[in-house]
Parts: sequence; C-alpha cells; structure tokens
Amino acid sequence: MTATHLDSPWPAPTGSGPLDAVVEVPGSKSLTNRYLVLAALAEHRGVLRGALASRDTLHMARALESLGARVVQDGSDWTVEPMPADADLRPGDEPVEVDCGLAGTVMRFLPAVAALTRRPVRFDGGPTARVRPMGPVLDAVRALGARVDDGGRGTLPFTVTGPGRVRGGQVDVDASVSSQFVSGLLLAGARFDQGLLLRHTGPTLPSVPHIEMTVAVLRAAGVEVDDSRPYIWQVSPGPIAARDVRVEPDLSNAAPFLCAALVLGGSVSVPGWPTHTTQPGGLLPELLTAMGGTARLEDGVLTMTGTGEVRGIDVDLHEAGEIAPTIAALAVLADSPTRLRGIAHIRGHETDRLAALATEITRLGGQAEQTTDGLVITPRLLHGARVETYHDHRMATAAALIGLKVPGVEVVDVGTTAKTLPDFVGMWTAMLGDATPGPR
Ligand SMILES: O=C(O)C1=C[C@@H](OP(=O)(O)O)[C@@H](O)[C@H](O)C1
Ligand SMILES: C=C(OP(=O)(O)O)C(=O)O
Repeated sequence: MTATHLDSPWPAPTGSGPLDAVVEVPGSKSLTNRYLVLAALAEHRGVLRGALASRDTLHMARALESLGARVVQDGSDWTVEPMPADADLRPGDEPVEVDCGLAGTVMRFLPAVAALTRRPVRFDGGPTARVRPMGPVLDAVRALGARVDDGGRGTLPFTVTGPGRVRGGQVDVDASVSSQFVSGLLLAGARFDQGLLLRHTGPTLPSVPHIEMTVAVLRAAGVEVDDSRPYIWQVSPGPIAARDVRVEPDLSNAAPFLCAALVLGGSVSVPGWPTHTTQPGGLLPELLTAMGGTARLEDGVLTMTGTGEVRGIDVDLHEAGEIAPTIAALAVLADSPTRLRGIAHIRGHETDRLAALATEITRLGGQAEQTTDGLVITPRLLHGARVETYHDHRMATAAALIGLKVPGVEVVDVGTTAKTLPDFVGMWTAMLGDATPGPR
C-alpha cells in the first residue's frame, strides 16, 4: 500500500461554469517512453525536450539506467547516454532489477531490450502489475533466443537472460490483449542481426495508433520499417540515430480537462496540440464534438467549448481504449445512453477497467452494465460517494470529472494520478478557478 493511499480521500470540487481556462498539459507518456528506449539503443547521446516526469517515465528512465544507459534530467529536458553497445560491458551473474511499477510500457517494452544484454534482468512491479498480461511478449522474446523464467505464469515477476547478440528474423505474437506486445518488439528490432519480421496472429488488435506511433518514431530515428502488409511489420537491421526531439503534450491526459468544458459549459484550451499525431487522443476533437462540444484548432491551440449539455454516444473505442474511462465518466453526465464497444482489452489495463467503471458508476447511483467488449451507460440521478480508484490514474480523473456535477464525490488515492500526471489536482483546481469545493 502506498503512502498516498493512506491519505484521506480527495473531495472532488464541483464547478459552476462557464469555464474559461487554458491548461498546459505535460508531455506524452507514450512518446516519452518510446523516445527514452530508442535513445538508450541509439549510437550517440540524445535529447528529449518537454519530457514527461511522472511515475511511468521515471520507472522507464531508472530501468534503462540499470541496463547501462544514463538519463540526466534538467527540468523537462532530458539527455540520454545510450547503453554500451558491447553487451558484455556489465558481466556477472547478479541480476539487474527492473521495477516496472504499474507501467505497461516498461514491462512490455524492455524484455526485448534486456535480451540485448547478457546479464540476467529481473522484472517486477506492484501487486496489480503482477496480473497484467505478459505471456505472448515473453514467448516472443524466448523465440528470439533469450531465456525467460516466469514460473510458467505469463506475468511479472520474470527474469530475462539474453543471448547478448540477438539474431532476430521472423517472430509471431498474439497482441489481441495489448498493442504494447508489438511495440515492445519493434522498438528493439533494428538492433537484431537480421532485424525483425513480426506477425500478429490474434483475432483483434487494439490501440493501432500506438503501433503507428512506434513505427513513426522508429522511422524518424532512421530505422527502415515496412508496415505495408496487414498485421506484419518488418524492421531492417541498422543503427538507431541519436535525436534531439520535442515531446508532444499528452492528449489522453488532456481529455478530462476538455470534457470539463462540455460538462460545465464554457471553454478549455490546450496549447501545443499537434496538427498531426499518432496519439489516440487525436480522436478527442471528433469524439467530443459528437458528444455536444465544439472543437477549434487554431495556431496549435485546441479549444473545446461546451454548453453544459452532454449527448450520449455509441462508439467503438478499440483504437483509443486508454481514453475509455474518461469518455465513460462523461457519458454518466449525458442526457442519453452511451454504448462503448471494442474495448474488451482494457480489462488488462491498470485494473479491470470495465469492472471498475461499472462498480464505481453504480456506487454513485448511476447505471453501467458490462458487455462482452464494453459498457452500456444509462444516465441516472447521481449522488456523492467515496469512489475507489484501484491504483488507476484514469479512474481517479474520471471520478473528478463526475464530481464537477455531483456534490460529495470523494476520490480514494487521488495521488495515483502521478502515474502520468503528477500535478493533476493542482491543474484541475486551477482550471476551475474559484469554483465551489465539494463537501467532504
Ligand atoms: O504503447 C503505448 O504507449 C500504449 C498502448 C496502449 O496499450 P494497450 O494496447 O494495452 O491498450 C495504451 O492503452 C497505453 O496507455 C499506452
Ligand atoms: C493503459 C494505460 O497505461 P499502460 O501504459 O500502463 O498500459 C493508460 O495509461 O491508460
């Protein structure tokens, strides 16, 4: 149990609107962690500007350091000295310890990187991390020639002992429960002697934009990737170029703030909104427009304007499962039902998000039923309650969103938002200005 969990629940502030706020959102978790991995595997020193400093990215930075890279933080400008190219530089039998926290990107991106060293690397995380699916990516790393000891569980903890030099070639993976299995293998693929020919074999593939993000950052680092065939990616062997990159703001973290404009009326603006992006949050302007908002992108600033009236939606979110908790919270405050589809895989996120959302919405007096691949939410009159968050940052921000309209919402362990947005409470309060604090 973490210290923050022992703190009293956070009384989510209600708000009266109309809002008129500008919210500066820190860097993307997904981009920061991809850039960190590629910088650690690159030939020379690289720089990330506007990097996200949060639990997930700090776990990644520390893990890469224990694999031999060096990450120096100067505010949000991070300099990365790559891992030594010679995998034998840190010989010995003492396992390197990698604490993944609850970060999917750390536990799924680094086993293939660990295979490039010869030292045993032991991965572990908190109790909730130990139930997140890992099996297919571990099998793929085995197929690449590494030894993986996971006690046959297919979850954390496990130890990867690499061959040091990875031959590469053709590998199959079933990534139906997480796109991160594909991304984690592709990121290291250029460092394999024959590169990587990766084939997804499962029935569905979630979060395709995140795979496109992986392909885009690899190409930007000079790596040749052929993704012209469906569900097949070919990464050519070759050097990874050192880069000086600016990290886009985290659009999924912008989501609750943008939704607040729909709930309370008025406007919320997010500067630094990219014109083109592979982040799934790029779908937000369209999604929130369908739910009653008006989106305007001008000079790199996205402004979402709402009226206080929210419309329900029927939508397949398999490309953007990460924003499903926020959309579910918005749907609870809508004037018509919502059906979220295509997100069975979010049962393997920080917690079983379908179960957690159904339970907590019901606790607040709402109606939410799980389907095989999503949720049906029917608006009801809500009341305050103490909302459990299950170590899930997006459950906490979802509860805060509902709290804007429902007095007496208390968020357990709001500190869990530090997984990707350490100052969530400060930013939320600042957005609301002098809005009324909710009763304890
Ligand atoms: O590659 C990434 O950075 C991510 C991929 C997605 O994972 P899943 O495919 O497991 O949903 C997403 O939900 C997660 O927040 C970040
Ligand atoms: C699913 C998420 O995280 P992770 O990268 O740990 O999978 C998320 O941030 O919503």
